[in-house]
Amino acid sequence: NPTKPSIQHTMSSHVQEDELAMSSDELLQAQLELYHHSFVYVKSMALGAATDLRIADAIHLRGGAATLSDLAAHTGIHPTKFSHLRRLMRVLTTSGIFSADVKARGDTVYKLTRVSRLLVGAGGESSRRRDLSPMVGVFVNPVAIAALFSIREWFTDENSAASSSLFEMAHGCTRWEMIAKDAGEGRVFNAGMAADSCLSMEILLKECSSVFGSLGSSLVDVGGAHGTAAAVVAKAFPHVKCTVLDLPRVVAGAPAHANLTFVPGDMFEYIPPADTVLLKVNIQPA
Ligand SMILES: C[S@@+](CC[C@H](N)C(=O)[O-])C[C@H]1O[C@@H](n2cnc3c(N)ncnc32)[C@H](O)[C@@H]1O
Repeated sequence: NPTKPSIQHTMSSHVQEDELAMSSDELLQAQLELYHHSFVYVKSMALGAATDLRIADAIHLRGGAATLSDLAAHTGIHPTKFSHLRRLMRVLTTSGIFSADVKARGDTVYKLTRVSRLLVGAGGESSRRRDLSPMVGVFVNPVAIAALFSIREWFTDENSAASSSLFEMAHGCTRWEMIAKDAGEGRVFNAGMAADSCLSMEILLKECSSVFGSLGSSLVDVGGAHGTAAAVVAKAFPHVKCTVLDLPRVVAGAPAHANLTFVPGDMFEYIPPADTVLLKVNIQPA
């Protein structure tokens, strides 16, 4: 009888309802958590905005402590947005990117944390070498984020080639092809990679010096972009002949380095021979 539910169907409905049962407290807590997860991108967007507005520089240039008025003056925000700057700083302080001290008169003073120390580009050479702001620009990037909206299609679409990446599915080209077409994207990406290499190589040389003792007399940095990592090796170990292999259009835009040889090419076709091969962050984005 099609109008009468089968015993099996009735039982499975009961089982499912039991599984979904929650008290009012649990429902409210679950709702809160769900909304929290849905809005988590606000933290990353706030970080992107703080990086673009150079808020870490504003704090650093004021001796490590700045009021909201200081930040407003430094960033040049429109006066009507003052209270919104306070809200932005609230997101950033609850995320641990900045810290906030409330003074006796009720003024809030913002300070750097270990995270935002890596967003300082103003001041001396040492802070500039650790400035990862350009890398935030690579991560919190409309092109990279837009690709993530295609996750469901990427998993389910029959027309999506098995080998194509999420990025290709979303944009119809690889990230490298997009960078080749769009000079602005290329600048953002290469600046990010250079910033990452400055910081990482400083730590590698300091903490893993034994690895560099056995480099031999030559090194090739495969996918070495503009040669930032290889330049650090060449400076620290002048006897090592350093070569950088990257795609022709990347090599064409690389600044001249006296101690580096650039080879344009495709790593899947040819890698210049060397005693040591360096592969740093050779990931396929998204
Ligand atoms: C994620 S970046 C890493 C850059 C650098 N190793 C670093 O850590 O800063 C990857 C690099 O690989 C290069 N690349 C991608 N495909 C390549 C290929 N087939 N042959 C050579 N280089 C390639 C890109 O142009 C880019 O510079």
